[in-house]
Amino acid sequence: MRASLIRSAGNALRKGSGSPSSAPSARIILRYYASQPPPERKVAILGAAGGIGQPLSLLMKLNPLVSRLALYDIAGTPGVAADVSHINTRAEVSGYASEEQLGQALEGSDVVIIPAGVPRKPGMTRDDLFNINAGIVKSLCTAISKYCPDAIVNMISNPVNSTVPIAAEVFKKAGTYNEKKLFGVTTLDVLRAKTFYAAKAGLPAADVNVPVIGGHAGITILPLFSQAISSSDFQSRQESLSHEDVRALTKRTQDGGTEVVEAKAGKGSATLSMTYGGSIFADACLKGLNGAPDIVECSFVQSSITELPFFASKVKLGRNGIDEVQGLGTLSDFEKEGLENLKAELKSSIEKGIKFANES
Ligand SMILES: NC(=O)c1ccc[n+]([C@@H]2O[C@H](COP(=O)([O-])OP(=O)(O)OC[C@H]3O[C@@H](n4cnc5c(N)ncnc54)[C@H](O)[C@@H]3O)[C@@H](O)[C@H]2O)c1
Ligand SMILES: O=C(O)C[C@H](O)C(=O)O
Repeated sequence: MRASLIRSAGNALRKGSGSPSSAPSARIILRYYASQPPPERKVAILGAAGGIGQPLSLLMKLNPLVSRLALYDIAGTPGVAADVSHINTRAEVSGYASEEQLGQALEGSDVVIIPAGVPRKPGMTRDDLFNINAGIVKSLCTAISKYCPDAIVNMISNPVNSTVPIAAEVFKKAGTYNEKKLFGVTTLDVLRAKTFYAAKAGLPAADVNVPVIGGHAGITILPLFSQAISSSDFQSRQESLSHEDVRALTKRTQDGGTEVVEAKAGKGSATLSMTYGGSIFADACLKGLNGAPDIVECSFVQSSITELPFFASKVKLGRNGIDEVQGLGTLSDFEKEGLENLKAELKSSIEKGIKFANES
C-alpha cells in the first residue's frame, strides 16, 4: 500500500493533480500521509502506581506519540494498568507487577520514565531520601542497561542531583552509558519559575519562559529571571521587577517543593504539577526522537558548561537524545553569585551518587 502510494504520488505530481488517471491524486496522497500515525514509540513508567506514576500514566496514554505504554510498579500495577487501558487512545497498555516482569516492561522501550521511590515529608530534605531511593534507582538502572540500553531515561526520583549520577555510573559499569540519553527531570522548577514570575510581572502564565539552571534541590535550583521572555511582547520584563522582587521569586522557586510538602502535611510531595512537568519533558524527548525541530527544555544532564560534571541548563533534543547542551547566556550579578553559591552543594551531591554507585 505504502510503496504503491509513493509511486502513485510521484506519477500524480509529475502529471499534475488535474490529469485524468486511475491513480490517486496528489491531494489524496498528501492527505493519506498527513493522517499517518507518528512512528511506533514505547514508553515505560517505573513506579507507575505512585502519586506521580498514576497521573503520568494517564497523560502518557493521552499522548498520540506513544504507541505502547508499559506500566511497572512493585505494588498496585494491575489496577492502574487496567484502568488506564480502557481509554480509547492509540497507546497499547500493559502492566508489570513484579521484579520478574521488569525485563518485559523495559524491552523495546524508547523512553523510560522513573518516578519510583519515596517522597519527602515535612522537615526532610531531598537528600534525606537518598538512603532509600539510591538503591531503588540503582537496581532499576541495572535492569535498563540489560533490557533497553538504548532508551532515553527521564529520572524523576529524588534526590535528582544524586540519582542521575548514580544512573550514569550504573550504565558506565554495564558499558551502556550514553550521556546524550540520560536526563534529570527539572521541568517542575521551570513551571514554578514561569508561574511565579508571570504573577509578579502581570503577564499571562502560559506566555512566559524562564530557564532554570543548576540542579534540583534548594539553592542548587537557579532560575534565570534576567532571561525571562514573554511571548506576548517578546521582551524581558525583568527591568520592571525590583531586585527584591527577583530575590523573592528566586527563593520561592528554590523552595517550591518544600511549599508543597508542607501544604500536603505528611501526605507526600508534588505529584500533579510534577506529572505535568514530567509529561512535557517526556513529550519533548519523543518529539526529538521523531525528528521535530527546535525542541529545547531545561534538564540536569552530563555537562561541560561549568566545572561540574552534571548541570541543568537548556538542552536541545533530537533523534539521538541530546543534540546540544546550550550555554548559560548572560547572567545578572545576582545570578552569577547564585551560580557560585550552588556549586559546592551540587558537587557534593553528585559525588555522593557516584560513590554510592561504585561502592554499594
Ligand atoms: N524531579 C522532580 O521534580 C520531582 C518532583 C516530585 C517528586 N519527585 C520524586 O519522585 C519520587 C516519587 O514521588 P511520588 O509522590 O510519586 O511517590 P509515591 O510514594 O506516591 O510513589 C512512588 C511509587 O514508587 C513505587 N516503587 C517503590 N520502589 C519501587 C521499585 N523498586 N520499583 C518500582 N516501583 C517502585 C512505589 O510502589 C510507589 O507506587 C520521589 O522520590 C519524589 O521525591 C521528583
Ligand atoms: O520537593 C520535593 O521533595 C519533590 C520535588 O523535588 C519538588 O520539587 O516538588
